[in-house]
Amino acid sequence: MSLQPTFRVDVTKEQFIFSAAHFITFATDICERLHGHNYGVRASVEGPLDENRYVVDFIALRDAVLEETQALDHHVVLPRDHAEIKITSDEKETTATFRDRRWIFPNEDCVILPVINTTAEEMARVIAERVIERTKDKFGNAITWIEIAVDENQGQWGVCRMPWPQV
Ligand SMILES: Nc1nc2c(c(=O)[nH]1)N=C([C@H](O)[C@H](O)COP(=O)(O)OP(=O)(O)OP(=O)(O)O)CN2
Repeated sequence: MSLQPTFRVDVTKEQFIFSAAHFITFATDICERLHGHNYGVRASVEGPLDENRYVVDFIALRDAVLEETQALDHHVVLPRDHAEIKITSDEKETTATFRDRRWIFPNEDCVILPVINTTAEEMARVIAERVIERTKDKFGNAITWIEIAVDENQGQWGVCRMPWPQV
């Protein structure tokens, strides 16, 4: 049996670092105080080599990730799908509540993500889905998977690896 090599590109750039505020719940009853992180991101894509002998162009992957990290930079990141953190917005402000606690932010300071909890893992999933949307036409069907890793605190990574959609 001949062993075939596999190929992957990894892109992690200082430019990907984004500063965002969030709070999560854990152990059912504990809701963190609002706090911030300088999040880091690494993006990896695996697949065969193309005619350039690339898996994908680093630059195209970098630019797609950067669109997503810049959209989060200097925002409060809130969960859309949490059972107890309720998010409502009017024309000016976004209000988050958890039981008897309440946080009010200007709308333009908030990004509401389709997640249950704004953990590094969930943020990695959302970035992965959005990078796929941005690049799937360009990268084509040969890619096998994408992995996005989000670093919350200099070495605490949440990682989401997902199969590349075949269309
Ligand atoms: N698997 C995961 N575990 C934890 C996550 C996560 O996203 N995925 N997130 C948290 C909290 O957000 C927590 O705030 C992590 O922040 P950190 O600053 O690292 O926590 P500390 O309070 O210990 O930080 P100091 O370095 O002491 O300031 C927890 N777990």
